[in-house]
Amino acid sequence: GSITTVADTVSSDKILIVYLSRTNNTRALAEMIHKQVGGKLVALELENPYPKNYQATVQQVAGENETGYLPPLKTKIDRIQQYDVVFVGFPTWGMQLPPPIKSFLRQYDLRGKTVVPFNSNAGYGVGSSFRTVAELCPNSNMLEGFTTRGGVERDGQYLVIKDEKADEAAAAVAKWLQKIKVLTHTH
Ligand SMILES: Cc1cc2nc3c(=O)[nH]c(=O)nc-3n(C[C@H](O)[C@H](O)[C@H](O)COP(=O)(O)O)c2cc1C
Repeated sequence: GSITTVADTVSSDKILIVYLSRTNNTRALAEMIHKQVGGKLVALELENPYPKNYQATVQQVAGENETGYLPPLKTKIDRIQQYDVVFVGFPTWGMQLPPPIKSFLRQYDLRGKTVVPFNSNAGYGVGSSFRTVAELCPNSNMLEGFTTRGGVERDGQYLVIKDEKADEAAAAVAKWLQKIKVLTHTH
């Protein structure tokens, strides 16, 4: 999968922003992107939510990554073919793409669409997650992703992208959207 930067002017109604978030950092980024480009904002929910407990979740995710298990999604996207640009947001989990995002990318055909990943993490980066997005949608045009530091749930640090951190993140998001030239017009 390749990462290219192209100028693309799209109508807001052709933009979908899908995200997974447990402690709302990635959600904060999704809302910033939504505020700047419009479109449909969708939080991915699971048929069987992960445990509340952090360590139990880490264990479960490790097992799912090992077996390639794709957790079923409760969220259904209506007529995915109406969208030209799909932003896909997620935290880094175990230095990988979270299993529910693999479920999403397996379930929906994004061929021919522009796919734009964004991420929050505890400070260790995106790991293999952006690469896995590219691998799971080989026939999409994947643009350069956005990543920023979120919380550290392990240490009881939950929503971090708020107050002045949210202002900083919004500015960084705006700069990134300009760089990848996802320009919108509203009619
Ligand atoms: C199961 C699990 C595994 C995680 N693994 C990593 C990791 O490998 N590297 C990292 O930097 N952060 C890791 N984190 C921390 C999250 O990526 C970070 O807190 C992120 O901002 C959470 O996003 P959210 O608030 O949208 O859920 C992990 C969090 C969870 C719950």
